[in-house]
Amino acid sequence: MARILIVDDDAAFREALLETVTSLGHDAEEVSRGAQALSLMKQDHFDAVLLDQRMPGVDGLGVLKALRDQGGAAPPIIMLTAYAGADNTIEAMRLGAFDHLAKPISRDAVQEVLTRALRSPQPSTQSAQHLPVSAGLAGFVGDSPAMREVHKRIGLAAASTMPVLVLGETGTGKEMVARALHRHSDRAAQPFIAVNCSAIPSELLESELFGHVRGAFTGATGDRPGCFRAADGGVLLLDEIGDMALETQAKMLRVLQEGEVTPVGATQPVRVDVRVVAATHKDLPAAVRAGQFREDLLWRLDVLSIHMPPLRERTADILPLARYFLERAAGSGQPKALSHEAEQALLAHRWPGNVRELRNGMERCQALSPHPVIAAEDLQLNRSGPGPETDTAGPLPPWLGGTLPEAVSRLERVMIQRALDEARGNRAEAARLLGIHRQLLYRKLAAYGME
Ligand SMILES: Nc1ncnc2c1ncn2[C@@H]1O[C@H](COP(=O)(O)OP(=O)(O)OP(=O)(O)O)[C@@H](O)[C@H]1O
Repeated sequence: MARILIVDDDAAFREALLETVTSLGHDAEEVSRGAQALSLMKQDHFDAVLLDQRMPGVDGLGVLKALRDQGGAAPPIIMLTAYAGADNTIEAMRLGAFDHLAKPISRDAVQEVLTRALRSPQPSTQSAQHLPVSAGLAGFVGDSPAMREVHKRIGLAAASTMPVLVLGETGTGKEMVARALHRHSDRAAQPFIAVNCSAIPSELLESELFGHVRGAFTGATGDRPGCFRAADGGVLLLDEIGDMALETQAKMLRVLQEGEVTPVGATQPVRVDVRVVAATHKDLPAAVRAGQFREDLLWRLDVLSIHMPPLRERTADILPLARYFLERAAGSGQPKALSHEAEQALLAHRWPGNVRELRNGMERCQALSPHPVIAAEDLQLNRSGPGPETDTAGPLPPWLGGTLPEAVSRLERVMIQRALDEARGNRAEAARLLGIHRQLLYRKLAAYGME
């Protein structure tokens, strides 16, 4: 028999929980306010706490923070909420909650979580004083069970300083995870830098990462700090790390071990304090077996891993994401609605390109579909690639209607907007992604009133 504290301002819910906990053979105490819980926990010992998140006065997160600030051992705290979102889940786990459950909660779920909590109590003595209140995570959409687990892992990772490895197919949201981790960590006020290791030729990657000194190689006309020093104090995302050359991997390993970088052409290393998040869609153990990835680097990186499930394995997220992307693409205008058939088609699709594919499809529909309600055929989900676009035998899809210049300008606007989003507003990068000169992009932005 364990002693359990129940904290909830909803009397009916509290009573029901009390009954469940008692029927499971435990001794339970109940209070309705966070402040009462804190003072009771000072006087009395509890083996676990079931804590509501939203309460008047000191809320659930407030209780967690106060316990951290007091220091000393705290019992495992299970947060309960009717409003489970990415933000509060990550924040609760970061502050040391044992688990975060969405209401309503079945008797089985209470039993299961208490069994786990009582088996492995997690007294945490870490002080939260250095942890700032994190910024909101607008845009992290989806609360399927699989994504709830991801939010919890992000929260756990945000509370530590170890490297994080984010695994998952292309377009599942690995970079979003890295950004969420940064925003919820105590490095939120410091830089977040992302490098795509597969997009940069390997001979340039070392200079990009570690910097170089003037004259290090032909064309090195000045010193360059490199991404590690640019991210000093903050977080560095090494995207597609599975594509990094073996030689660069050896240098990466040294940086992680020593906490210092040696710029190309320099003799003296420079100390850096960078939290590394590595991401890849590759099977790294298989790459190790094939001799393409260093085993010791994998060991260093794979301390805390977060697996992003493919979209087809979290169908509950598909429609909320689709509506979100339509709204975002509509800006201040009216977002298009999805017909029932379109919704069914979205749910049945395999999504090889995951969330990115869904985003691109919704942006295209919002911009190009001629109807206020999107029909299943507007989605063009049976297209596997650019091939069928060139099929001239059938009738033209509606968005190709009108004159050729009209259709071309619709397409240009969508592609330019997508490149700008991808480049986070950096026009030079957007021009590079589009494969056109920067000057030409500026002219098009002006012509389309997209400045
Ligand atoms: N849960 C989500 N909510 C809202 N937008 C999302 C979500 N997941 C992914 N996205 C969006 O989908 C696109 C792809 O996400 P992201 O770049 O993070 O994927 P990735 O796994 O890093 O892709 P790659 O492997 O190709 O680098 C981005 O525009 C991102 O904003």
